[in-house]
Amino acid sequence: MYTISKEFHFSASHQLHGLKNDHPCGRIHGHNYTLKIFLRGEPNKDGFVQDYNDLKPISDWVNNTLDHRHLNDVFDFQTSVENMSKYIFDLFKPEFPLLVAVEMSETPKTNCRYEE
Ligand SMILES: Nc1nc2c(c(=O)[nH]1)N=C([C@H](O)[C@H](O)COP(=O)(O)OP(=O)(O)OP(=O)(O)O)CN2
Ligand SMILES: [Zn+2]
Repeated sequence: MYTISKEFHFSASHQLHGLKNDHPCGRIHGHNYTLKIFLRGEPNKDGFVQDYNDLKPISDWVNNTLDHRHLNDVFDFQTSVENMSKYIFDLFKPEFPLLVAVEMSETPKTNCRYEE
C-alpha cells in the first residue's frame, strides 16, 4: 500500500476570536499557509496511486477561494488549522475517495493533521 501527497500554498489573513485579550492571534494577521493532501492506495496500470495532475480541482479551489483572502470571510467557523483541515477533508473526500488525510501549517514550526 502506498501513500502519496501533494502540497498547495496560499497566503491569507485571519483573526481568531474568543482568545484571551493579550493573545496575538486575536489581532488580524497573516500566514503563508501550506496545505498537504494525502491519498492512499495501490498503483494503477500507469504506476500511479492517483495522477497528481488529477488534483487540479484542489489547486483551483485553493487559488480561487483561499489565496489572498481574509479567511474569516470565507469560513463561518473559527479559522484554526484544526477546523479548516477537517472542512477541506470533508469537502474533497467525495471527489477523491483515496483521500486519507489533510495537513495544514501556518508556520514552518506548526502542523495539524486531520484524518478519518
Ligand atoms: N492548535 C492551534 N493553536 C493555534 C492556532 C491553531 O490554528 N491551532 N492558531 C494560532 C494563530 O493562528 C497563530 O497565528 C499561530 O500561532 P503561533 O505558532 O504561536 O505563532 P508564532 O509564529 O507567532 O509563534 P512563535 O512561537 O512566536 O514563532 C495560534 N495557536
Ligand atoms: Zn494565525
